[in-house]
Amino acid sequence: MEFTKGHGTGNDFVILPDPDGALDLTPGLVAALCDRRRGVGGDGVLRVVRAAKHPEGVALAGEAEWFMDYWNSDGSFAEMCGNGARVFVRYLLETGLATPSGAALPVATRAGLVRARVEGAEVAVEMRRPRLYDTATATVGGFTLTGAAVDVGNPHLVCALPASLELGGLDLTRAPDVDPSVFPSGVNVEFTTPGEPVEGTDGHVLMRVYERGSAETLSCGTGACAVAAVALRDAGWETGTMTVDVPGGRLTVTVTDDTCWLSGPAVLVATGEIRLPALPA
Ligand SMILES: N[C@@H](CCC[C@H](N)C(=O)O)C(=O)O
Repeated sequence: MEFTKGHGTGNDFVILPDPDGALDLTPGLVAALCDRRRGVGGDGVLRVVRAAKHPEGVALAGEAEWFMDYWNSDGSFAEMCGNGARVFVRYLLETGLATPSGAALPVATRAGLVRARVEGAEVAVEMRRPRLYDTATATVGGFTLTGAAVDVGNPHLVCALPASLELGGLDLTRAPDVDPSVFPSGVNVEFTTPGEPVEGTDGHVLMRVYERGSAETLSCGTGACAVAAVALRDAGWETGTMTVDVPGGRLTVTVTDDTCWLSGPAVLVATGEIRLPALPA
């Protein structure tokens, strides 16, 4: 089985080309591929399948040729992955599965259609506008923090740290405790602290994330969108552009009246052959 490895600000993925949807991708196989010692290693898997050939993509087949079948490293799947979508588009273009054009490239996802533009080393994807819908708490390392529940296609809880807590000091080796009645399907939890002003954007936030299904990662694109939306709300603005620094690098998020653009580097680093029988059972 052929694979490519790619990442967006350190959020890394095993990319599996499967145009006709012939691959029997199971939670066990995804977890084995993502195993960092016995597999290829990754925060998740991106299966590249024609929208017409995937049951969850077929409804969008008239609008997008390709469906991003995203799975978390524990074998669960998610509605959306912002960095995944950016890396997916880089893969489509570098392999010739899609042709660069002046128009934005549509990609089908479980959360609907996203559109991408490539700007040199950066890939930007346009997703739905984040929706702030509730408040909830997360408990980490004995501290309970109140934050905003945000829907970016997938669920997020954004908690700003008080000045007494340092972002780098948080123990994210285990999942923060959250109220399962607010997040019945689990949640990605972002912790934030303000950054110094960055020229060209309206604000700057630093974040770390504990992802549903993948533990702490170096970056989360939908998480950055959720964080930007909360920062804009807190500043009293409806729209704007925020710089969001993650442990793996820098993302830029522009929230408009209807949508949200996520922009940052997306890189393919290797291509190879997987020896299926050698993967952990
Ligand atoms: N890292 C991703 C989000 C991946 C999905 C998430 N773990 C979930 O289960 O919702 C991103 O870049 O958005």
